[in-house]
Amino acid sequence: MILISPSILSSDFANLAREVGAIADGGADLVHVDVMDGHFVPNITIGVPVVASLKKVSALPLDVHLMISDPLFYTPAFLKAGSDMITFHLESGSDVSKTIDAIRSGGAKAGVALKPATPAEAVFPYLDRLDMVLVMTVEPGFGGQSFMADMLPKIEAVRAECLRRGLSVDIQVDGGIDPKTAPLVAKAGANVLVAGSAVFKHEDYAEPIAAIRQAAVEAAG
Ligand SMILES: O=C(CO)[C@H](O)[C@H](O)COP(=O)(O)O
Ligand SMILES: [Co+2]
Repeated sequence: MILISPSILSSDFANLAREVGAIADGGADLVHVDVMDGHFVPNITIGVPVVASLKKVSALPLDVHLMISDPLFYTPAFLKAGSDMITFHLESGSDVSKTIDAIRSGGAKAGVALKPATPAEAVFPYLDRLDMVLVMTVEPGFGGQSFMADMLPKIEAVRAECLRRGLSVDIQVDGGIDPKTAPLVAKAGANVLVAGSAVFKHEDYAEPIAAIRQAAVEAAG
C-alpha cells in the first residue's frame, strides 16, 4: 500500500494547525515532521514542544524524522510528545539497536534513515526489528532539493533483501518526490512517499497528494 507523508518543512510555520488540517483533508496518510538540530545537519527546524503541539491538533499519525545527533538521548522526549513513528539516522552516532528498542518499547514504530552515501547493506543487520527504512533521496538538511536518481538501486536493494527474508518493512523515500519521481521510487520498491515542496507550493493540497499517489500506485502495479 502506498502512503503519502507530506513534509511540513515547506508549510506555513505560523499556521501549523491549519496546515496539518489541510493535508488531512487533502487525503494525506501521515504528517512528516523534520527535526533538525544544527549539528547533525546544518539547519535548525522543529523540536519537542512543536511535536507535542502538533499532536494535539493532528488527526493523522506523526511521522517524525530525526536529523539529530544522539537520537537515543532524545527518544523519550519525542515519545512523550506523541510521535507515532520515529526515524533516526544510522549515521547519527547512537547505538542503533538500543535506539530501535527504545522507540518500540515506547509504543512507536521505528525507522532507520540512510544518507545518500550510506549503502543499503548497512541497515540489513537491523531489518527484522524495523518497521521502516528511510532511503534519503537528497542530502538531509533542506527542503526543495533535486531528487537523486542514483538512489534507486539502493531502494531496490533494501526491498530485495526484505522480500528474500520475508519481512514486510515499509520503505520510505524523502527528498525531491513529486508526480514525476514518484513512479520511479514506487517501481523500485518504496511505499511511503514524503513530499514537502511538491505539496505545499500548491494552493489545493489535495491535488498534488492525489497526483503523487496515483503515479506511485500505477507504477507499483
Ligand atoms: O528530510 C527532509 C530534508 O532533509 C525533508 O523531509 C525533505 O527534503 C522534503 O522536502 P522536499 O519534498 O521539498 O524535498
Ligand atoms: Co524528512
